[in-house]
Amino acid sequence: MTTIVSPKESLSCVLRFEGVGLNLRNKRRGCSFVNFSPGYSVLRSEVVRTSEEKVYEVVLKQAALVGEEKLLKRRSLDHRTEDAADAMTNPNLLNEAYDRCGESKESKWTIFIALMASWESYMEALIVTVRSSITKKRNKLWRWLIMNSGTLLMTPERQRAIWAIYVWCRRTDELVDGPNASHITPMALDRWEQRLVELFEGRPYDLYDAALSHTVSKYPIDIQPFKDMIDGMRLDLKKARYKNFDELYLYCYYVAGTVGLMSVPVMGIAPNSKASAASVYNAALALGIANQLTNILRDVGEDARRGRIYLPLDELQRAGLSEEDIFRGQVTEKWKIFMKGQIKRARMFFNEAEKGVSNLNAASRWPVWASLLLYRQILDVIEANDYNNFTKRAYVGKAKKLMYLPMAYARALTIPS
Ligand SMILES: CC(C)=CCC/C(C)=C/CC/C(C)=C/CC/C(C)=C/[C@@H]1[C@@H](COP(=O)(O)OP(=O)(O)O)[C@]1(C)CC/C=C(\C)CC/C=C(\C)CCC=C(C)C
Repeated sequence: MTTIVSPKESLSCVLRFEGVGLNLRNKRRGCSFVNFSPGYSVLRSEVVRTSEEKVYEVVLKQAALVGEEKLLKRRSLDHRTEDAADAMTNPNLLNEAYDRCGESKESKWTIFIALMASWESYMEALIVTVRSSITKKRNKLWRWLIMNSGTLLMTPERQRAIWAIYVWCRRTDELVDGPNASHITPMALDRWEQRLVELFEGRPYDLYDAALSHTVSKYPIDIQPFKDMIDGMRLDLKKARYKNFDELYLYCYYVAGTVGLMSVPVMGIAPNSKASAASVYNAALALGIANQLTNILRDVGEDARRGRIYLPLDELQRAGLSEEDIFRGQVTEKWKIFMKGQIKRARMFFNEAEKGVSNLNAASRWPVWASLLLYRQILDVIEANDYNNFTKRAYVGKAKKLMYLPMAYARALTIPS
């Protein structure tokens, strides 16, 4: 076993169990650490910086912005579309910009938004959900949950800020995963990044950008996680294999951990929380990573059919599996053992995330708990499907999802530790 010491504030350290291929994040207790040097790890006397450490620097930078309200005020006379420029000065247009972000939700979920508006209508929602789950095929309830009931209790300002972030993330993701993905070049991503820089400087390109431009001027949100998400899309254009978990971790940070870092400044940290901002951001990062790892495990078959494998190749190899095994898609004993290890790791990230939720502002906890509990369920379903994630999509039924809402609500009442 090799021990790597990371400079985390929590004094956590990463244990790499080479035989199992798992990275376990434990408290210092129990770690026989080799050396300690801020920002670096020492692995067999050779200095290496793990992805986790690089990402943690971003976490610390974001956490340091909490309470700093001076990021704002990036204005310029230059503009791209008249509407977008006007939105920066005209409150009506700005409202329209935010409304447009809100409208981008999938219409099939709107019924739930209305029904979930109060506890009294909960049972009604349940009945409609059960009924519709019988008649409709695959759904994206979780997205609805995050984006609708998810923001139900937040102040309208925070809700719309989350919407603006969501829409930017979705548009970014669609560049490489949407209908025009085959036409996307690295240059297009460069232009998208340039547009991002400009919206952070108060020069939005369109109304969606105007909403985000306003959001980033109101909350202590840094541009780095947004740039990093675009880097994740760049990676997706050129990379279809991940040598080890370190590479995969970085990818997960880019495409999902960043979402956590973007959201916390809007959700806010509870005023009575004793936790450091860094630990809350770290939990947010962990939730993004956990969600993405879960997403990957759910979509193994689907990704393989696109020629992609988002699994650590070295761990596959140690489990006696090859790329061909993934493309063949047969659930063997080796596959089950491999999957058990992957699921265990994803759950560890969920556990890490749990530590931070009760330190968020009270109004933001319910949606976050809900998304955590629901997304984590997918892992249970993969197990229930006897690890067949090649041809069976792990799917959490709507009724079950709705039943988790009160549980999430109860957890949201927990006071910050
Ligand atoms: C209330 C709440 C949870 C708010 C977050 C809302 C938000 C801004 C979401 C953006 C999601 C998005 C569109 C990301 C783009 C990249 C992407 C697609 C990532 C994958 C999501 C899965 O989406 P889906 O199931 O639709 O997948 P397919 O497109 O079908 O493949 C991801 C797996 C990432 C999702 C990651 C998060 C939502 C981060 C959650 C973390 C927080 C909100 C921080 C919480 C704070 C603490 C302290 C724990």
